[in-house]
Amino acid sequence: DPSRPHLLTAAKLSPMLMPQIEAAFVVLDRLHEADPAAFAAVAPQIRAIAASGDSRVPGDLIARLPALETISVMGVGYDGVDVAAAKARGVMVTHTPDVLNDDVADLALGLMLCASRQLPAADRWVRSGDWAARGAMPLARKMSGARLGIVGMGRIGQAIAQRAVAFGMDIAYTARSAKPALPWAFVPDVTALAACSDFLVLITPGGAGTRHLVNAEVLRALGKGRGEGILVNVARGSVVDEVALIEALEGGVIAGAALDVFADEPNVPERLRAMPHVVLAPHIGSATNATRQAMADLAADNLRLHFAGQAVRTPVPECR
Ligand SMILES: O=C(O)C(=O)[C@@H](O)[C@H](O)[C@H](O)CO
Repeated sequence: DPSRPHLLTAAKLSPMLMPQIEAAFVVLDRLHEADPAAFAAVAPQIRAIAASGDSRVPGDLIARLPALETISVMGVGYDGVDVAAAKARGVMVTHTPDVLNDDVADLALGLMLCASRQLPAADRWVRSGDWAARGAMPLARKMSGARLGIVGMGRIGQAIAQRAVAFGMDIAYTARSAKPALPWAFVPDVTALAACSDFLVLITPGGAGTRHLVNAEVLRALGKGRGEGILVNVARGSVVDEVALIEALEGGVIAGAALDVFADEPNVPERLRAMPHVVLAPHIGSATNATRQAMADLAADNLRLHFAGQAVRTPVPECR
């Protein structure tokens, strides 16, 4: 059907999104990787790209698509997309914010509880028979009433803070700028925030601007010289210097960590996997049926509206 635009997928996309785009587009599923020659032949006709939050859409790919009009990301993060190159070509980039705030914030609180109360280890303590054989588990750390430092105070950061209020936590945050309308203390830099926090939760965008924002110095501040502090990352692996984190954990500089994202997903360093007190999750921040369906519907909506000549629902901030 000549009226259906050609769309390239930049990654293996959700089964909740694929049928929606297959119904409206000629879908070229990762053709640029699968068959470069066939891709070169059809490239001049490609008008759209569909991507996930952690897939790559570099400038040189955009440059090879003269008819490209829009890039729809199924994810709130879009650090894999060269937005500057897209904008320079007048290509609209959209993402799927808001619909996943609750799930990512719920997971952040869950990871804080898992790390402080050692829930995965507790589960293992029972399953292994240690409870019967060795008695009670070592005591853990209290979370309620503790000091929470949030790095990134966007929609999800605020959802995390609202949940932490219910735990009676003392909340402070750092971000590119203070948000005077919020009732929580703004701390200008991440090292100072780490120094006054028991839990440091990362929820910033990825990309060059936040690369290795959490480094050995920040981890030392979080540890306070007493092996204190728990790091929680639900942002992007790139935000943390992962080697420095591993060394801080192995050296007892900080008390623990709970991680949903990593530097080279899905490859998680053996040294991290070898530490039983560290909580690990496979990038499941938004991984619920309800939320992924909402993300897929929004990503498909943005494409449909663009090709209907109407305003897209959720352009990335740079394309507003
Ligand atoms: O929204 C994001 O930025 C995410 O990281 C997750 O919600 C997605 O799971 C991931 O992008 C895969 O689509």
